[in-house]
Amino acid sequence: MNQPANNPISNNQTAKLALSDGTVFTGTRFGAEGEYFGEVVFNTSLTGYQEILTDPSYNGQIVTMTYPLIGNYGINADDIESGRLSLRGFVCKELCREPSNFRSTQSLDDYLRANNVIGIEGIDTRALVRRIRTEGAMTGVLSTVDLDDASLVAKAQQSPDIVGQDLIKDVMPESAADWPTGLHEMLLDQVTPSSHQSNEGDKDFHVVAIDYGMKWNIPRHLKQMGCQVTVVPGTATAEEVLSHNPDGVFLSNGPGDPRPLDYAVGTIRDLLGKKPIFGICLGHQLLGLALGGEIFKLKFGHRGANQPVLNKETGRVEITSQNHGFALSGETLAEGTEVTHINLNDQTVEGIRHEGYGAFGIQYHPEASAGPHDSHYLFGEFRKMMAN
Ligand SMILES: NC(=O)CC[C@H](N)C(=O)O
Repeated sequence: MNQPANNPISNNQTAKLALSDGTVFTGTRFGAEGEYFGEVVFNTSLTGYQEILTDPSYNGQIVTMTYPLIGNYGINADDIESGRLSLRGFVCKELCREPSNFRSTQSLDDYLRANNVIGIEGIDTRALVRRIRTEGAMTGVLSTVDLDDASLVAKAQQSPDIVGQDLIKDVMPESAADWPTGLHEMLLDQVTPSSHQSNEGDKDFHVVAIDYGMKWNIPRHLKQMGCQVTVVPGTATAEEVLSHNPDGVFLSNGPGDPRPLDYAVGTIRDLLGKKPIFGICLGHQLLGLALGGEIFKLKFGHRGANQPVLNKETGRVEITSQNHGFALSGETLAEGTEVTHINLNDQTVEGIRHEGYGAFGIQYHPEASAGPHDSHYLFGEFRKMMAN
């Protein structure tokens, strides 16, 4: 192999993934070397691996791609959803080592190595996904340094569970800042007048986005529809949020279990009824908790770009991009909260609204990136809410 002299790698090309149920997969290493534990999950998207790698919501997780060939269009400077890779490992059936795309500047192998993420290829990802679907998502260890099966399984069993951990503190910004840019020009033809063009005159709304590990395509969408966007850390209090005098408050996606995040729920509770609120994914779950709801863990989660969701109001089915392992129960929500969207695979709650407070939450990703654009209209709904 032709490696630069300042980035030596050992000759060890073997990597192992051990699950807490005792299953061990042996494959070929790519990317970095080392050892990490995480919750092992799978994503069914055919493309979008770069957006997945940079989605901060994967903090604490080892992500398996079900599509069998990954890396074929390389890595580019535009398709990133945050400034770093927060996931704990990346698993695929076959890594493409010769990417071909006019935008590609780097191979996936080099990108993972540069960002200290271990990749494993050449394992039976169908068997792994069947295991996760049957047993549920579980903790695993991915290693290139310890190749002893019994030792790895013991480590997987001793590693902490994702439930009950605060994982947003690792990925949120430290201070407030203005968001600078709209959507990438390649995405502009996807933007429809109803979702992004203001019909409320020339008013520029000011949105404060509470960032729990926000995917960048969300503030890009808000900016694209003419909003000024101020991003504040996920620890912000209601007082700090209101000090910016916003027209609306956005609650971002983010990693892990929403239940330990009392401080975030408290802030949202203090904001209810004071400003229009729109939450996506973790933001939706936190809004649900603030409205008296309960969170439960899904057996293996929804991760992919092909999840069917029914909009109960219009009867329209949207194909959506998703990444979540927890969900809001529809049973215990405060009076006045209605369930607006339902997942058609398992009937779980995908959207809620409290008309009186002017607040709504969506469990999936209307910003797509990567994924279908069926749900862009939700940004327009937020704008309408701010106009009223
Ligand atoms: N993408 C997200 O915001 C994920 C929400 C939450 N961490 C979950 O897994 O359910």
